[in-house]
Amino acid sequence: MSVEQLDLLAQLPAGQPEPVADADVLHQLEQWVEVGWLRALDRALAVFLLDLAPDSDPLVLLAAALASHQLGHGHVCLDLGATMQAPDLSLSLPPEGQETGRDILLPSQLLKGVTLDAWLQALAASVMVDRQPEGEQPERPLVLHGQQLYLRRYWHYERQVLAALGRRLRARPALPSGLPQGLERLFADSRQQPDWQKLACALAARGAFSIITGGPGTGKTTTVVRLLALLQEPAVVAGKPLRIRLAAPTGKAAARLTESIGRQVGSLQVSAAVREHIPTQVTTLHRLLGSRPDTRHFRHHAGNPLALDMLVVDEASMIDLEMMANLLAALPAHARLVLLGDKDQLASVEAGAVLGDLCRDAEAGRYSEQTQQWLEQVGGQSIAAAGLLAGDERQHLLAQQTVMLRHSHRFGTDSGIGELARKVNHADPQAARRALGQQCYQDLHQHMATGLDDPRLASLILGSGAAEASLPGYGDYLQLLAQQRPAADLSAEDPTWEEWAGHVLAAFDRFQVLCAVRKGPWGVESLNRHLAELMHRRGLLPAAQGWYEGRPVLVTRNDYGLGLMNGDIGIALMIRERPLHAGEPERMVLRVAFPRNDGSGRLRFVLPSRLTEVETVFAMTVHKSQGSEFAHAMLVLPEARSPLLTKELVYTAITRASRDFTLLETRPGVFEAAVAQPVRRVSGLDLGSEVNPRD
Ligand SMILES: Nc1ncnc2c1ncn2[C@@H]1O[C@H](COP(=O)(O)OP(=O)(O)OP(=O)(O)O)[C@@H](O)[C@H]1O
Repeated sequence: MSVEQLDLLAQLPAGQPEPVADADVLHQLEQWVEVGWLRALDRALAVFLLDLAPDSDPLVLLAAALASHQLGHGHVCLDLGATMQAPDLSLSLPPEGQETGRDILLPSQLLKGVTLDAWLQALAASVMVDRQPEGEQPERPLVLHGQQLYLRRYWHYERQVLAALGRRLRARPALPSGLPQGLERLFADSRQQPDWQKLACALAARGAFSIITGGPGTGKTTTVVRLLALLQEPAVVAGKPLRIRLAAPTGKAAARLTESIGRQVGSLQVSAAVREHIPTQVTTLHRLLGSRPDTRHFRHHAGNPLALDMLVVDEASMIDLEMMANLLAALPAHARLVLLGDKDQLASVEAGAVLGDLCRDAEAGRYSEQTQQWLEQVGGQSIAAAGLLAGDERQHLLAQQTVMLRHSHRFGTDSGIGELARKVNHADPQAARRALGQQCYQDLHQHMATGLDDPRLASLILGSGAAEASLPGYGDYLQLLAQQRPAADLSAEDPTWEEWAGHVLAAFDRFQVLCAVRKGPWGVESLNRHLAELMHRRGLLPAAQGWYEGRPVLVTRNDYGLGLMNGDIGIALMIRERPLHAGEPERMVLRVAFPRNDGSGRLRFVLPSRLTEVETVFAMTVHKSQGSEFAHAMLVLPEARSPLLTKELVYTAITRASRDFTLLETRPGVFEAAVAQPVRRVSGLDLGSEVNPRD
């Protein structure tokens, strides 16, 4: 301990917590791990650094553990400035639903007496920390850039993404021949002015990278199908059809897009030869890149790029930084990459809110004069009167290849869901509340629950209450399960078994309870238990624990052996199965039915004991619901306000509903506080300064 540190300690009034520089940081981290505030691996990083450099300043060890902790919360790095300003809030400690322990120091208490300068100086002086951009010391595990501390791997991902996007944005692939005519033909029925769908196609056609963002029903799929036709038509005529692939981050999102693309391609006004070369199968990003079990590495990378000329990725808000870096690395330089997604949705649970970061200028437009002229020339549309902010190529390079679709074709002015989503997106709690209360919106419902035993809660869940008679609930799939069950003596070969299971899955998919948090009485864990017990008590389920018929489960980890992807939903059903050995009789067994998600409409039946990474899914977190859509979605807000309750979370929940949305509250004011709180993700993915060199 230095003389200065001893002095500092002496100045502290008795009873004050020790400042971090003098506390045993590892012991403190251990305590946080014990109470579940930190992951063991966060502390392990500090231990690792201490092994490498036994003289390490405690502030360096603490920063390393906290940078690792922040990664677990979706932040690519630790922002030391923000941490010093509001330590507990920016570190989300104590975690959601947990009380402050009496003997547990809060980060704010631990950091008392530490200044930002002292912390930065300790880091800058450490042999474990590479100071960027002053010098590159690649053997050091931590990277300090300004006030942001990174684990080296994430620093690299960010640099890779910035460099790859910069290259792609500067590349100008050859324009497809007859572009203005092609656009005119495909958008002959255009009624919008300007027609952002048409302009999105034009911009995507001219670049090696583009983003099409928009809220639900703004026509992202419609646009991309026309874009594929626009690019494929001249390629087919030239006898060199493009190799096009479609992908999405999760199996569920891929299945949804497969369905909607298939519908749209069917109604496209193109020749059979062109149609034949427009794909409708959507794969997951993991499958596309060729994930290998037990490693973070993919089969496709810079040394073994994907064999394609164009890649479209839907639901791009779910792409995390690591996946984005891997994807860009595996993409051949000549290929076009188009990202589709809703920038206002929650970001991936993993570190990095890539789409949100990339879309910072999407709302404002920021098109340069050259881009505006080009759009007018090629797309025949002026955007001068669209009320956007002016931009220039040097400062807003990415904006030149970004289009925000601004008109919802699904949610018109009479749609409460559309109106509520807009108000929430504008962070206007009062207007959102007014929309919820307006009688004219038949698709919006709200209820303040008195407790878990509230009878209205039960009727909403089951969908059988008088007021909610027409609202889908879980009663529907359970009723279908029981009433349409094939006769027990029907042969296992009979397709009726699979048809029945398919109907049960489809009926379950029409309703979903969405939770904002995992812990606490209104968190996903407690609510799942409660709902299973409720349905068991009512005789709708044979049990409420373990494996029972009717149990819906969510896959929480990819399992390539079983062909199941994180996010897949299955339901346990008693079905008749062929015998394993000849001569034995067929038997009734409990199997979990999952959609195959390969566009075939078929199911796979899995032995429950083989499913190790699943959880019951009567309630699901809003995070997990991304990429899914339900006729009726019900958002349950907890009693306590929390930094996790943000407008992005509420918006994402609302936009999961295609027909009806119900807000279930448990305490007044929590909804308003959530809508007023935007999400805060720390990253250095600032394309303004990095992709667009100013010199
Ligand atoms: N320009 C248009 N004119 C008329 N209808 C349109 C237009 N664009 C899209 N639609 C219709 O609006 C609906 C939603 O379109 P689409 O599925 O393409 O939107 P999306 O943004 O992909 O939606 P999602 O939120 O599901 O991702 C579809 O029924 C589609 O036919």
